[in-house]
Amino acid sequence: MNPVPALAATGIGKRYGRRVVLERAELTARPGEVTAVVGENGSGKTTLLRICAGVLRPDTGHVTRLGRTGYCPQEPALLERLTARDHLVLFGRAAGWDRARSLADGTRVLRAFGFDGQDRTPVRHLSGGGRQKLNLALSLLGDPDILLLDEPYQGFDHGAYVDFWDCVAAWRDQRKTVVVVTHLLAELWRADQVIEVPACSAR
Ligand SMILES: Nc1ncnc2c1ncn2[C@@H]1O[C@H](COP(=O)(O)OP(=O)(O)OP(=O)(O)O)[C@@H](O)[C@H]1O
Repeated sequence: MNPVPALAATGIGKRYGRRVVLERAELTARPGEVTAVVGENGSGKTTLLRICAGVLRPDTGHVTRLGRTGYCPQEPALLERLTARDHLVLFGRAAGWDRARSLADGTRVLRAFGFDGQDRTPVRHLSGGGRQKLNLALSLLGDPDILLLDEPYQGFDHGAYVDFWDCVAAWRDQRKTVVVVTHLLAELWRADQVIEVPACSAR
């Protein structure tokens, strides 16, 4: 086991108003490791992942990340009038890549999931699965070391779903740190560790 975690979230607490969602939550993940985050609806998995990604500030605790981070949110954050290619260029630029590399690598990922994404269709007219494939491809731009994926396969057809888990295995082989929020308990054998976020009522 690699002794140095790429991601360490310790003592994480978060409340929305008077509602406590996370209390002393912990998540430590290492390179070459797949972590599954499970728990009931509303238990705080997305909240924990957003805190790990640095897009939400915890009330208590802290997060350290060693390496570039790719975050695939549960709800795709897309600009509805732009095309898939526009998104690849825009998000690629934010990840430090030029246009050519963003289009080449992003298109390769989209095609790996059976989505071409090359026409001029604005994303508001894409299918749910197409939007989600783009959402996942965007999180991979910049070749991140840490992948934080929040139910990234929602709306995927069966082939793309199988391809997704094959990708997870490949990312592990590439020594990436992969964290997947999932409700699919049948896939937990693919994970090196499973972290359960307890529901509020259990606290
Ligand atoms: N911005 C917010 N303001 C107020 N409450 C919120 C906010 N975001 C999330 N919540 C609440 O916090 C709780 C945890 O939400 P979260 O999305 O983290 O759960 P989850 O475990 O990911 O759920 P699911 O399995 O349904 O995706 C829920 O009760 C949700 O309604």
